[in-house]
Amino acid sequence: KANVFLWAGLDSVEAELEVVKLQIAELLEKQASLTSKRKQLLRRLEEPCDSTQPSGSGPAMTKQELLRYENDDFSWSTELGQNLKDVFQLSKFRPLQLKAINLSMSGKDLFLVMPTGRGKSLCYQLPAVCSEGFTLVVTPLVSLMEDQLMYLKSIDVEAVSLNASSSKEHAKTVLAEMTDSKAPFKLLYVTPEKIAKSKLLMSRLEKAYNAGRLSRIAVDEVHCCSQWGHDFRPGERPYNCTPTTLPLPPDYKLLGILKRQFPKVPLLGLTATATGSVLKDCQKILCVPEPITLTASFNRTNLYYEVRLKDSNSDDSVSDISALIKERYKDQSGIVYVFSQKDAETVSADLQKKGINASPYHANMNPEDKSQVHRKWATNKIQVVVATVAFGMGIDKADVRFVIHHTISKSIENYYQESGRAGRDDKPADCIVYFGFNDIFRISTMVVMENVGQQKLLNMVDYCQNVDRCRRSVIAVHFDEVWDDEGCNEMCDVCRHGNDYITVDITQHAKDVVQIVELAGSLEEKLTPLKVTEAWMGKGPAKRRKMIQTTTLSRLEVEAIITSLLLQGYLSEDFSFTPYTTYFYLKLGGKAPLLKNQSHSITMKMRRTGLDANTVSTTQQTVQESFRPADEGSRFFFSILID
Ligand SMILES: Nc1ncnc2c1ncn2[C@H]1C[C@H](O)[C@@H](COP(=O)(O)OP(=O)(O)OP(=O)(O)O)O1
Ligand SMILES: [Mg+2]
Ligand SMILES: [Zn+2]
Repeated sequence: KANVFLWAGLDSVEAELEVVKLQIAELLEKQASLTSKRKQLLRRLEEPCDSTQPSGSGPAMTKQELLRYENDDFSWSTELGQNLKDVFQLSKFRPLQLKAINLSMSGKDLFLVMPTGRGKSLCYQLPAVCSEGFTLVVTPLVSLMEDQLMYLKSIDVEAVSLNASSSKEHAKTVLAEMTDSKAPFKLLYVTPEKIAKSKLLMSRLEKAYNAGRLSRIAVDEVHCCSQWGHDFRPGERPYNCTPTTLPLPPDYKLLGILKRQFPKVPLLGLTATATGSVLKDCQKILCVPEPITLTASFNRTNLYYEVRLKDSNSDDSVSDISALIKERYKDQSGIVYVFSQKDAETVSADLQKKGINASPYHANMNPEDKSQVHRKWATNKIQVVVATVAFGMGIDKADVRFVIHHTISKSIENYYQESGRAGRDDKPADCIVYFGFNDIFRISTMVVMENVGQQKLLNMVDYCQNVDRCRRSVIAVHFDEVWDDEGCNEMCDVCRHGNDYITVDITQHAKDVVQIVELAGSLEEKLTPLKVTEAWMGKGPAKRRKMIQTTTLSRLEVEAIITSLLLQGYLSEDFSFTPYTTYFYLKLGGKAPLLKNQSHSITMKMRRTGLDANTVSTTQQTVQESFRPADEGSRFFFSILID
């Protein structure tokens, strides 16, 4: 008998130990996240120049000294401005372009890190046009080279290339012209192999250098120099297409010869993906003694980020979208991203019915129709494209004023890229995403096979659900950046409506939900998120209703709490495969046992106006209901912790 007693005691101690272990894990996780935050902030404080990222090393040029390079009182400034307008037909510089160009024109070696499509090429093309002699451009891909040559030809800038497919005659002419002071070309594009393998090219470069005709060296996609440049975790950056999909161009690591042979020629390394340690590596490989690193932030300050909630009971997001397009975006160009080809057809038809000039776009359309839609939209004959993510490549329309996501993206990186098609002209534009509970599981079953698919999706869900922090700062984490709330300028709904949020204690709710899932488990029953929602709202079989604690919270509130529990790890996903489809069930998460601990509490921040910001007046009531003190011993009391 005494033994039984001891066994029971042991069980209970073991259970408690399990809980303590979880608590320790939780605290360690928190410690890690805080430590990393502290590190990032300290790093920013110590930064000598104004990059927002860990720079490679560089001469300690102070912020003050660097500021000088934003001026336009250099001897070349007038010519720069003139050529920017006349040759490149651009009205003004983008952030960092002028500074980079002035530094390079001053003869400084420079690494320029800038997101894709922000205009790195101009930083060597324009100096090339304004300098004597020619600029040597090293590019990893012949196709990139050809694109640039075509573009330069269209604006009448002379440029030539040398690569494996160049004809003998062409190569001969180019090589001869390199030392000819009357040679017309301003840019010479080569692949790294040419530098590494062609002694003839090196000897001509040497001659050109001695004649003072080699004015600048640009190494595009400079991260290719470092093997670490290829070791990004998949998807760490949205535009790491080069590192993950291409083999390492091996000859990049031999490019150090350039700076060794031509030390007086300023070198400009360009990339969209490199971190501090990669740049340090590149610096060593390229033999650049003290480069200055300029890093443009991924922060798109002209974009307004907003999340709207889809009500599962009565999803009228399409009406909402059509109202936005007809009022706020009247006569303005935009994209509505949807989940599936079917959605593209139906949402587009719905918008057309409301008198909006919309067209669908998806992978299953024939190529002519696709390019016709693209063309008509690009020339403003169609106002809105209702598209799947197939609508992406080659979209470079400057005046997109809104990108609306009818369904959440599968990751923050995808969202950043898709929504980033708005406001390329640097004028204000809106990025709105409609966040629906059921969409989480639609996408989840789709990405279930991808390696870190679930985690990435949950990050996206967190972006939508979390009203604790500025939306930008949530995005920033994914680019290893820190964008503080001040940098937002109220250009996100959280910052703009900061006072409309309250933190509520959801511990008891969590216990109720966990009990429902636990009970199902003990009955060997699996519950989909919808079933859990219904059970908690008292819609299940009467027998079960008696065994659980149901709630009077609104549907949106119930969904928000379940989502939050999933994000925080009190619930987790449980997939089941049939030959035809994948099912998403909820099971207990790793943190569920913590709820057995009396002192454990969970909080969640939510909109004061209920969860539906779109209909303030009606939800005001809901909130009063749900936050009403528990007068008749109700267990559904949200205690307000912070006002
Ligand atoms: N100052 C500017 N004003 C307006 N448009 C500009 C400006 N500078 C560049 N652009 C345009 C030209 C191109 O259409 C577009 C992309 O430029 P580009 O130099 O090809 O990007 P990038 O080299 O930074 O991107 P990637 O990383 O993809 O190579 O930006
Ligand atoms: Mg480029
Ligand atoms: Zn913000």
